[in-house]
Amino acid sequence: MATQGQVITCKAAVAWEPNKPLAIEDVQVAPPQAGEVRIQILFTALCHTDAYTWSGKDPEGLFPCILGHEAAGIVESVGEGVTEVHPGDHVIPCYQAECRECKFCKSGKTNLCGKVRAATGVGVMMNDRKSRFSINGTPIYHFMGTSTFSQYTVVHDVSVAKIDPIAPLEKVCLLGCGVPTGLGAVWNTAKVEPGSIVAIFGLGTVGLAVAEGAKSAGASRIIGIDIDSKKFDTAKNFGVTEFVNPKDHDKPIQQVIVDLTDGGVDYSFECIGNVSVMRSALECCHKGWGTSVIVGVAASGQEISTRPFQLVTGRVWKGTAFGGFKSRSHVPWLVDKYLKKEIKVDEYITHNLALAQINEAFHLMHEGGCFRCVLKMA
Ligand SMILES: NC(=O)c1ccc[n+]([C@@H]2O[C@H](COP(=O)([O-])OP(=O)(O)OC[C@H]3O[C@@H](n4cnc5c(N)ncnc54)[C@H](O)[C@@H]3O)[C@@H](O)[C@H]2O)c1
Ligand SMILES: N[C@@H](CCC(=O)N[C@@H](CSCO)C(=O)NCC(=O)O)C(=O)O
Ligand SMILES: [Zn+2]
Ligand SMILES: [Zn+2]
Repeated sequence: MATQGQVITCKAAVAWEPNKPLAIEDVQVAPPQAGEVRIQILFTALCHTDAYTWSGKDPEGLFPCILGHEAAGIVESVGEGVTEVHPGDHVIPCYQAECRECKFCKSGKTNLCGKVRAATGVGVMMNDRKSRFSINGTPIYHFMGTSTFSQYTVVHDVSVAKIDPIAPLEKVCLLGCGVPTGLGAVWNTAKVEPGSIVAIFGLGTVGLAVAEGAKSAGASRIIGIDIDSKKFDTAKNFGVTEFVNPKDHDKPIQQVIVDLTDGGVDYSFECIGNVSVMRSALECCHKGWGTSVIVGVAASGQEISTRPFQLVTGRVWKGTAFGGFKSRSHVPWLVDKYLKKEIKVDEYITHNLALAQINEAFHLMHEGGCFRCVLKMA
């Protein structure tokens, strides 16, 4: 292949500083080193975690960087020792790696992987602790080990899921983050049983995917809570059976939900990233067994609190990263489920734009009518 072993110059959206509009730049992308894979990104979606890091509130946010972590593309070239993917393979980059060898991967207790996390947390590749991105010699940090707001990116081989090439990349890019997170929060983390009463705080893409997961798990009631009532119409199509807008009530929202459910819900999910809502989500759970799962990402310096009595009396507080899915094993499985029409994906996509319109796409994200916006990279 003509580009193999060469530096590729391509377009990428660079975050030079927190909150400053992203700039479309010509970026040099170095060839993959041992254990690395260079991917041509064809489609990427925007997730609220990108906006969070861009805002400057992420303690791991480093600038300048290339954000983006929900994408799909084609392997352009691989470094020495890479055996599981080859040029031409269709892939989804995974911010949660799966090496199958580390203490985490072998524990059978978590989907977190320890192999490359220390490097991805500081925006570099593990081999030489350097970035593969630069602009005229100035290094640009990686983000979450994925950096998909670039036409080409370099990732660790343990962070690449090979998928069925018949899958439409402009759709399945969503299986890189938001949709698996919501489905997995229900199926893997909470393990919702048939007949359960479920409350979902925040009806964005992640909350809708929680609803879809809860419906398929046989939940009897799925209560959606959002301060934007416009979300309710869409949420019905994902399985939400009842809606509550906290703004319509004088009582604390946890009391409203407890009153609606004869003592509280079996499972609640916080899909916003607001620590005071996390408390409400825990406290609306039923005494003795109710479990609350934190999905939302809260800013640096934010802390959760509740009376320990809430836990003493049997409520359980949990969290989930990527819905507990092991990325390289489960992403291809999720793609197959999509191809068999067993899970929704297309329905979360409300907007399609080009890479050059990325700042507009971020504006849209903050409007109620936008769930996922997919950017075409080339
Ligand atoms: N844990 C993970 O692995 C993981 C993965 C993906 C996303 N996330 C996080 O999940 C969260 C949700 O992501 P998203 O893309 O669905 O975001 P989103 O912004 O589309 O959805 C959030 C929803 O919450 C609603 N909301 C805001 N404040 C509220 C309040 N006080 N009470 C009730 N509703 C309120 C908004 O109206 C919106 O509908 C973000 O924090 C994101 O960073 C976590
Ligand atoms: N750097 C952030 C971490 C934020 C966070 O928790 N990220 C989630 C994924 S959000 C995807 O949209 C996650 O998977 N966490 C586990 C991990 O990062 O290994 C912060 O410090 O706030
Ligand atoms: Zn995300
Ligand atoms: Zn591992």
